[in-house]
Amino acid sequence: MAAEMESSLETSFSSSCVVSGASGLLPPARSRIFKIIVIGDSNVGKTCLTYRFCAGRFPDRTEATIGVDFRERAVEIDGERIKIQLWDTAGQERFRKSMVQHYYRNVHAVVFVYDMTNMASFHSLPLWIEECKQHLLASDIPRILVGNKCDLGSAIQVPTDLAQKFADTHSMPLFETSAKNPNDNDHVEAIFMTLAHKLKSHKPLMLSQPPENGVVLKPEAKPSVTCWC
Ligand SMILES: Nc1nc2c(ncn2[C@@H]2O[C@H](COP(=O)(O)OP(=O)(O)OP(=O)(O)O)[C@@H](O)[C@H]2O)c(=O)[nH]1
Ligand SMILES: [Mg+2]
Repeated sequence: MAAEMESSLETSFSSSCVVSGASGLLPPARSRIFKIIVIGDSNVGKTCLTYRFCAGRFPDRTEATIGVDFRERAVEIDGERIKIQLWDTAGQERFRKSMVQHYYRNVHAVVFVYDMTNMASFHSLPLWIEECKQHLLASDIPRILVGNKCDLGSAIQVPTDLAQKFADTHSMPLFETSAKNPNDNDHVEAIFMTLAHKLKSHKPLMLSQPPENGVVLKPEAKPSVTCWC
């Protein structure tokens, strides 16, 4: 499954047919794909956040992700059709091992997630950042930090100022949100759409010199550091 997804990502373009009323079938429209990986400890809500963005609601129930799940949503940004492809990765080490090298190939952006009610998940963030480094993820691809479960008010353990310091240290914008709170729908939407806008303006999909076996995607410019929280 991951290999299939990757082969379509080699060029980061996909085709889809568009039917127009009177004139019939138009030529296939090509749309760029942004591959975004979502990582963090088990139980922080990666599956719920990605499901919320792609399906528009909180899932009825979730189980620990095994390997990786893919969710995709087509959006239009400044008149361009773009597919946002979210790779919802497993937080549990035993469910990651066989898949981990697939996560990091041709990644355009990373979303680090912690659970605001679980300090341990916040303390794990340096390990997730280190994993990205070990997999030779370019240091200039956009990354964001998401504190999830802000609906659980009194159970919150990770203060915003602590998270903000960490985000600043690592040049990431911080978002605190809830995949569950019905009122936060716009917020979850805004997080991924902001990232997509950033990717689009960041021009991360410039094609570099043709390699021997496929197309390499080369980031062009460093992302600006902005705090949107
Ligand atoms: N209250 C609350 N619960 C949430 C929220 N997001 C997720 N949960 C709950 O947290 C638990 C874990 O959510 P998942 O999305 O499965 O967590 P995950 O990070 O994908 O976990 P792994 O797949 O094991 O890595 C589930 O019981 C969810 O219902 C949220 O925003 N608020
Ligand atoms: Mg999951």
